[in-house]
Amino acid sequence: MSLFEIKDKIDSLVAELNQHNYNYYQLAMPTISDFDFDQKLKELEKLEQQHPEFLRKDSPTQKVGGEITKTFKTVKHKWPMLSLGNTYNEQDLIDFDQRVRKIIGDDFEYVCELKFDGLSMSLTYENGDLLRAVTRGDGTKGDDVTTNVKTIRTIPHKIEKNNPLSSFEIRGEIFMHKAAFEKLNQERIDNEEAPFANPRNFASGTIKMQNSAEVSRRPLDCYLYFLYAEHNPFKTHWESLQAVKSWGFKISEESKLCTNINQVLEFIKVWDQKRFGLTYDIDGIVIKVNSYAQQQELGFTAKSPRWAISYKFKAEEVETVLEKVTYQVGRTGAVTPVANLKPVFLAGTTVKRATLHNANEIERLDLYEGDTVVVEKGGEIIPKVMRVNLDKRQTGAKKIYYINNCPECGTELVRVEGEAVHYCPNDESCRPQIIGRIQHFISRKAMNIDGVGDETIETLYSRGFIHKISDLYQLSVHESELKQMERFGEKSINNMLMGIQQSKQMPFEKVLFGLGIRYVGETVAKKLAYHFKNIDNLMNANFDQLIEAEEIGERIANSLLSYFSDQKHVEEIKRLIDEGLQFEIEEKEVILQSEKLLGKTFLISGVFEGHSRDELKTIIEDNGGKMLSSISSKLDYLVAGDNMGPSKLEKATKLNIPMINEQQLFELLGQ
Ligand SMILES: NC(=O)c1ccc[n+]([C@@H]2O[C@H](COP(=O)([O-])OP(=O)(O)OC[C@H]3O[C@@H](n4cnc5c(N)ncnc54)[C@H](O)[C@@H]3O)[C@@H](O)[C@H]2O)c1
Ligand SMILES: [Zn+2]
Repeated sequence: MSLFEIKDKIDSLVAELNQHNYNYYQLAMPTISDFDFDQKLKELEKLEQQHPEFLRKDSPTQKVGGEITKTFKTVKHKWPMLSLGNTYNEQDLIDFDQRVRKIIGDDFEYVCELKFDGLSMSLTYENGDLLRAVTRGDGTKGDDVTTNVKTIRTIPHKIEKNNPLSSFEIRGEIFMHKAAFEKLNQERIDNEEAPFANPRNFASGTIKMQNSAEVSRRPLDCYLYFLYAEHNPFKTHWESLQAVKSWGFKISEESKLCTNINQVLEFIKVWDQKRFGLTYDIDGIVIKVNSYAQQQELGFTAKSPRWAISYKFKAEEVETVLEKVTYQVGRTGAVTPVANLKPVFLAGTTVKRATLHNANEIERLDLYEGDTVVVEKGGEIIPKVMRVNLDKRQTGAKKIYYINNCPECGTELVRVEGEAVHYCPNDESCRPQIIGRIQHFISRKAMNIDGVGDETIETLYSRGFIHKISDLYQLSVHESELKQMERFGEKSINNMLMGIQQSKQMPFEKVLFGLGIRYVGETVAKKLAYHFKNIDNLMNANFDQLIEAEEIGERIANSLLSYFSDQKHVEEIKRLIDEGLQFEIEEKEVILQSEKLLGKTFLISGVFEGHSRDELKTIIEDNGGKMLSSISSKLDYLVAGDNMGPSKLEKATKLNIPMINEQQLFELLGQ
């Protein structure tokens, strides 16, 4: 390579890797495997070493990968939060051991730990209280995510036992167990939201959410693995781990003290197999020199400690042939491309299909017909096409483009600006949309109608009995015709009609979810029902009123507005109302629990640790208090949580309105 070429190569690697860092840390949606990322990073490192004159300040070799965001308060780390050097092979570990020996001699120990695949978190405690939780960020500064972290049950808010330190920082990894991930991800898929590729991405996406109530719905866990203090009373890492355990922190029971590199290699070998039996993902093993004094002797590079290294397990991937790309039309009209693959065995199962997500992904992969592709199981769960093996591309093969028209009904597809997904706008007569909508309506999580299954819906549609949800409630008119049909026994028809009849009792929130409005998932439907009480209020709400409701952001509000602006939808709702379905929440007869707040007015703003805003509202009303919807001189108390809007704060201060927190509200109630 000429010098020009080398400089170009360095520039392009820097740009490419910085983009991957952004995808990985900010968007939690990586588009390349860790292994490939690390290979490219090593290539860049090598070029920079040979040509330090081309080293750039913004090179990913010079800084820790993450970034800070503007949505949280930025906090400077007292001790920088670094990355770890990593390797995928044993020889590098033996070399690491040699380097360590050269500096500190032969008398030392290693601690081997599992490398939890989550995101690192710094927790600061003062006088036993959890003061703040901060992400790694860019290594120097991070995001203050205390409110979110406080929802994690395994992180103590208060240390009461045996703690000799008035102030300390403890670091660990926040992660999500595989079972919780699968359940929540399935919910996203059911709601036609983009699923997360693996638990790590789900955990890091969750910690950066603005809404702590939603965070608390997503169970996260945490293992601690570093203690920092001004005057650390412990001599070794191992000793400090045992101590923090006795203070009530969760540490991994799998860590092991080793006296030589062979024991380390043995530990790795064992866990390369055993890892599949864990309830959470690990992506490798971390090896740390045990003694603090020896750690100090070894010191740091710009990016990582010299006294530690991580051995990473390679994600399982395999090559296979792309047979064709097909397209699935979902109930909301979202058109998802699917890679149909020559069946291949990967990480315990046979893989035949992999999602290609959307048009951008097809573009990124640059797929050609008959390509040989590399498939990886991210977090051992959803297979993903990582890249094409260009060496095996057939000459004359045609490039694959995302389609322009609906594969089912031929309508031209549309794409909302700024969104990745294409939709078929023909919601009235596109077969999979109609069937999908009715199937969604009867599904277990929505109306849970007994006696009707997905296949029945398809048959009823094909026979012309149903075309829209409300037709279900007219089915009894065709009872005798239905009973003539093959495969439908009299008993099953009776069961079906009875199930449909009974569904009229299902609560408003289920009906609302069942309608299948885009982005209105189970939880959102519940919040909307609770907030607006009935369909009229919801249909008449404008944008500002919609986003007032808990958890309702711009995207959902716009989707609701566009849904209700369609006359067809309004008419269908009318028909369902006429059939007797529930379109308002059952107002419980108000029996006050106490009159402690009688005559007092309240407004709630911000996010709270222990309760959602709606829960606090119920508590206030149950005790005789009245809710106001804006700040005025009539307001007695502003119940203020975290992240309260600055304009509210300013207004309340100006009017001299007393502000109370969650705890003080309960004090008013004498609790
Ligand atoms: N695929 C992509 O697009 C992409 C992009 C950027 C980074 N990455 C991956 O991320 C890696 C860089 O991430 P990184 O800087 O977080 O480094 P890393 O994941 O290789 O290692 C450092 C991290 O390990 C974690 N960790 C887990 N268990 C630990 C334990 N017992 N002790 C100490 N630390 C523990 C900590 O969070 C620590 O910050 C890269 O090597 C690459 O594989 C991938
Ligand atoms: Zn269509």
